Amino acid sequence: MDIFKYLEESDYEQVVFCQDKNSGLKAIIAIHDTTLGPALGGTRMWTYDSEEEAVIDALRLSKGMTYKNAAAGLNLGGGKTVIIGDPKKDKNPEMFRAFGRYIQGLNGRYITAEDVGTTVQDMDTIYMETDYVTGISPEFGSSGNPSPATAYGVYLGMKATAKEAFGSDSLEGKVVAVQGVGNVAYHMCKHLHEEGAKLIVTDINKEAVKRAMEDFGAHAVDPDDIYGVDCDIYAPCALGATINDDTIPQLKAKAIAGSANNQLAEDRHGQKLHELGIAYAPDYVINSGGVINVADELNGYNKERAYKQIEKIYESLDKIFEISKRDNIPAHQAADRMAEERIESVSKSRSTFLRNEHNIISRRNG
Ligand SMILES: NC(=O)C1=CN([C@@H]2O[C@H](COP(=O)(O)OP(=O)(O)OC[C@H]3O[C@@H](n4cnc5c(N)ncnc54)[C@H](O)[C@@H]3O)[C@@H](O)[C@H]2O)C=CC1
Ligand SMILES: CC(C)CC(=O)C(=O)O
Repeated sequence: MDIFKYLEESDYEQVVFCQDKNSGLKAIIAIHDTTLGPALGGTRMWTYDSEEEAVIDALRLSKGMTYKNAAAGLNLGGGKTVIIGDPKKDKNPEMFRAFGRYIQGLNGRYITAEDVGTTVQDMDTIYMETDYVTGISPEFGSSGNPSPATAYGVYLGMKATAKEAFGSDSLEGKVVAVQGVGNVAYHMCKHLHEEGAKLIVTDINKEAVKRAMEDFGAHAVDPDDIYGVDCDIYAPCALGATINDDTIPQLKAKAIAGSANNQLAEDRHGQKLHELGIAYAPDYVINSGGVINVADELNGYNKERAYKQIEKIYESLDKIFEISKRDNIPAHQAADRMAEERIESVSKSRSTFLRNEHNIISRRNG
């Protein structure tokens, strides 16, 4: 992999490789951009096929966080970590303590939280070593697991997307095909079920499927069959890149709204959805509820305040669909434009010299 060429293309700030032989920690912290503030983004633990695949995932996810945090109106930059390993077999407390020390070493440039494969308990372990961690237990005055907040945002965003696709934001009677019924999608399905939507679900984890069938009367299909099922809305809630050359021709849905990060395999797939008239809720906008919730901890967590901000996801998507129609551009491009304008306006503001203990004037005066 030509790493510096890759970093240069999207102007990444920093990549940190973290290794601890004792605990087996192999992690990559990627910081994409800190124009708006410290980089906040979760830690994913996953069994990657190669180290290169892990590095690329960390980089792509951290860039997504830059756009997510900017579009959500947060004064935070974008970063993300991946830990290489099987979260079911390879975890130990020493691993998360060692990782916490690496985060502390970044002195606040990166703040972490949960993602796929990590839990509140893991964040509590990191908290033993550093304050730069969110999504820790409510006992510490914190917001806990971000998944219900993410799910609430995805549910509201799905309503806004339904309004765009069907002319009404009611989900009653709508058939929603859900790919991956893990932490976020379980809570999302609860909202959908309560509103009277019909659920078709799939997951590689049979227990997760069983729970959705029992709790929400969901109908189950095999993982490869989810794209082609007869449905109104496709909700990708597992991993990324599921909107691609193979899957788009199979889709019967008129709307796509789900929690997964990096849903489009490539930007041109967003263009294709636009041409086909499929309403697509840009992933980093619709799934920003979790980061909004954990970011609120930085001001002393207040659930009511955080959830009010999550509710703005509906309006943001309204605005994105409006720009998309007005300028005849795909929704993901309209979202990118919104995020980039915010970052650019801050980066262009005057950078006045401020004295601090490290700079030349301070050293000179002792
Ligand atoms: N947890 C959160 O608050 C947030 C999560 N996200 C994103 O949402 C997605 C889901 O996150 P979580 O629910 O936290 O993760 P999770 O690990 O609890 O759920 C993912 C589910 O997808 C299933 N899965 C994996 N590959 C699959 C495949 N090929 N076909 C069908 N099912 C498959 C897994 O078995 C698991 O049940 C991820 O992309 C994550 O990055 C985004 C924002 C916040
Ligand atoms: C899980 C969130 C709290 C942060 C994050 O990493 C994300 O939104 O993808």
